[in-house]
Amino acid sequence: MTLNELNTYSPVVAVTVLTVFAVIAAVWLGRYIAADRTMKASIRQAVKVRWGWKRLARMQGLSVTDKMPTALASLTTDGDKTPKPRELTPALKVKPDRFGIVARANCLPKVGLEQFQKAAPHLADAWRCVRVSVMPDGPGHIIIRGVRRDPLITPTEHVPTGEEPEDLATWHLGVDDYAQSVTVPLKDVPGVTVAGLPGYGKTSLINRFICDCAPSPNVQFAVADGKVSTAYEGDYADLMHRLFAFVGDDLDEANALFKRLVKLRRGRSASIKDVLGVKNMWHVGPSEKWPLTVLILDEAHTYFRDYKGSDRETKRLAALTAENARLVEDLVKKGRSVGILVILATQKTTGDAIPTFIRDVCPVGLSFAQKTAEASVAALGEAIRDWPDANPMHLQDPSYVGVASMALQGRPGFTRVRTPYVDDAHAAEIANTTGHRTCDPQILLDHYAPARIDLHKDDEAA
Ligand SMILES: Nc1ncnc2c1ncn2[C@@H]1O[C@H](COP(=O)(O)OP(=O)(O)OP(=O)(O)O)[C@@H](O)[C@H]1O
Repeated sequence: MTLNELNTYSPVVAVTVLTVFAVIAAVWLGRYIAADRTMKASIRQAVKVRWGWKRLARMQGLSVTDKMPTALASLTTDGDKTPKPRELTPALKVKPDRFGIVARANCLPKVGLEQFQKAAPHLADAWRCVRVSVMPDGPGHIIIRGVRRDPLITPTEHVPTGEEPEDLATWHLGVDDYAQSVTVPLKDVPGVTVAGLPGYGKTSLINRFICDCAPSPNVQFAVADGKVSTAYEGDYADLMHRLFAFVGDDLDEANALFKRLVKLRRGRSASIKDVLGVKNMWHVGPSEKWPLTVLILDEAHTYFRDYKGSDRETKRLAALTAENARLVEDLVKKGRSVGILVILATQKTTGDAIPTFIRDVCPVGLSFAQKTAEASVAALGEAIRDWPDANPMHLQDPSYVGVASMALQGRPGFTRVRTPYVDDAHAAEIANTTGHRTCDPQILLDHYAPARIDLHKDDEAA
């Protein structure tokens, strides 16, 4: 191609390049105009981060000098001069989201995860973020999360979709301090404890779980709410249509419910192999004929209270609460493989509120705000003392209503989670529209495996 021919094509190339840039700019502008205020701020932040990156990276020591000239530099440099060394900075791709930005970078020799993590507080200052985290993103790559707004003190609301959840084995709790989604795998989990001072979001957390699962016929709920006396008062009144059983603070009624569920547990244990062909329900997952059965004990301490006194009625109540503890222990210790999950919510998880032989076998524990260090330890274990930042004692502020601390599988230490609020009206609507999914799991068991369980015989006989 001659120089003249090249000259003829250059306007076409220039127009094409300009058009491509104009289209990209128009798409970005369109996105910016369509975005709400929060998102607009994040888009502006992402642009600033990207534009200032080279300079900032050099100032933070996140660059390397490459003294070895490239082949092109060697060829184009005059013979008596040496090519200039190149200053390399990691390539950065930035995406905005509601809380700030997510940036992906590649590592360079001597600029890796460790160097980025060291620079994180300075990046946070330069990017006007409240927090910046750096995590590996596959070999040779890292992911940087910068949050402009603190996700923990930003209340969120969850509107249940009313659609069947794809996966019943995963409980979506909320977001962590970097606005990353936090989930708990429920597969093979027999018990969950939820602790926290009154009014900090225990019930709302459980509400969300019920509302999200309710559209599926593969899960059934029973509730014992120690805060109320009748089914039509209190936090679960709106959900009544979707519960196959409900009891209030009456100890006899609660005792009868726990016995009923232990009977179910034993019936399931005896027939699981015949009905499902496996010994562990989680190997095939919950189904309509063998639904995950969730027992929720709100204000759980009501049912385990230690009654002290020598009169007849007090002695009777003391015997009843002791039996309640044994029955719930049975469900937590032996219910996992047959698809029974127990969720215990209470203000304190000290031994006087939930017997330690029940609490200590629940592998998942969350705690909303706590008043004392002892209460935090009772809720989350001794290890919380080593992670003072995540101690739920520091969540005693109205801005932390709905924030819980918990240990998560695969993450060191403790994670603080902002759980969303579920409006009572939405919960009521879900319960009304999914009420037809409610079915007593005992009826299903009797149908698929006629029961031969005698509660007076011990387990081995079952
Ligand atoms: N996740 C949340 N985000 C924002 N506000 C919340 C959240 N959860 C609860 N709240 C607010 O706190 C109030 C009390 O919440 P909730 O009933 O869940 O607390 P609780 O810990 O169960 O209290 P109690 O022990 O008295 O039952 C709610 O009415 C709501 O106004």
